[in-house]
Amino acid sequence: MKTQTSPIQTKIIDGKAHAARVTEEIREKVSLFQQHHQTTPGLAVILVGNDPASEVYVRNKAIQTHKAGMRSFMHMLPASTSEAHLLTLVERLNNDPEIHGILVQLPLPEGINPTTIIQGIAPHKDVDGLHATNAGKLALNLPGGIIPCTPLGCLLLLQSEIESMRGLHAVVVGASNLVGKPMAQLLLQQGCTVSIAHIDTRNPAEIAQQGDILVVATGNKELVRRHWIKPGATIIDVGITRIPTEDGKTRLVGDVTFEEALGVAGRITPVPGGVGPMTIACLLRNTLTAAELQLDTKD
Ligand SMILES: Nc1nc(=O)c2c([nH]1)NC[C@@H]1CN(c3ccc(C(=O)N[C@@H](CCC(=O)O)C(=O)O)cc3)C=[N+]21
Ligand SMILES: [Mg+2]
Repeated sequence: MKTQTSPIQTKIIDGKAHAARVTEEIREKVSLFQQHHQTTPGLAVILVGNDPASEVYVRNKAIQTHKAGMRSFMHMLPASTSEAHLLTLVERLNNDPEIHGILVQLPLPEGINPTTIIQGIAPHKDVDGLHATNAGKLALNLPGGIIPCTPLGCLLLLQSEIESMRGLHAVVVGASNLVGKPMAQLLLQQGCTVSIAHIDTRNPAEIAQQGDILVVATGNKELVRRHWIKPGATIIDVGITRIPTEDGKTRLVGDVTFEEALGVAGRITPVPGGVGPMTIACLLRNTLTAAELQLDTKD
């Protein structure tokens, strides 16, 4: 007798709705923070160069920051900006009491070493969580650190979908400092068995296929195909690539071939409307966290 496997009804995780809930939560906390400390949290965003996609993100960040009741300070610098000049701006913002969070939009133009700039941000203002102090606190599970926005957003989405991650096999595809590595640390803290597949991994599909949780952050559009997916897996798709369509317009796709995941995955985040909005919501959350940390450093 032939076994009949009925296709799974894949749940599409509504990142926009989750992000709206987080933003509302932050807005209320910001209001309380203002009442108690007579201070409004302020976020400085620095964009070097004029990449149109980056300009859209940065503007979107400013709008969301205002929505949460916080102040937003934009610094748009020309692509010709020198590393020394950028570092001077970062240092000025480090010492500015109105600024609680600093985000330097990546990637930076050639000729500016991103490590020099990121490690120049005061750790308690580093809302991207990329400073060695914050990365170290995450790895050691120490309090008082800031967790990178995208992995934090992915964690919140997973926590809202999965009661307990203890003992689950989580596979992270991509090992960047911004997403893959901190994501793996967070999943480890949740009690997952964690595998990281990366550019040199020999058979990434075989590794990915073991994941009860599959987080994909490679920037490689539609890398993950149907056979990479364990039936019933929860997929978090961090990738976002704009591709041209036949009618001369563009559309966004993730690192997962979405149509192929339907019917196999248990749940999946869409692109757009999945991880992206949560990243911005968590940036707001980190800005409030940073403002709270700065109160502690004053006492
Ligand atoms: N220092 C730094 N920190 C970052 O966190 C950072 C960065 N640099 N450089 C660029 C990437 C990219 N990124 C996104 C944030 C939100 C959406 C987002 O809101 N996406 C919408 C779609 C937006 C659209 O329509 O283009 C969505 O997925 O629904 C996307 C991408 C943060 N990044
Ligand atoms: Mg981020």
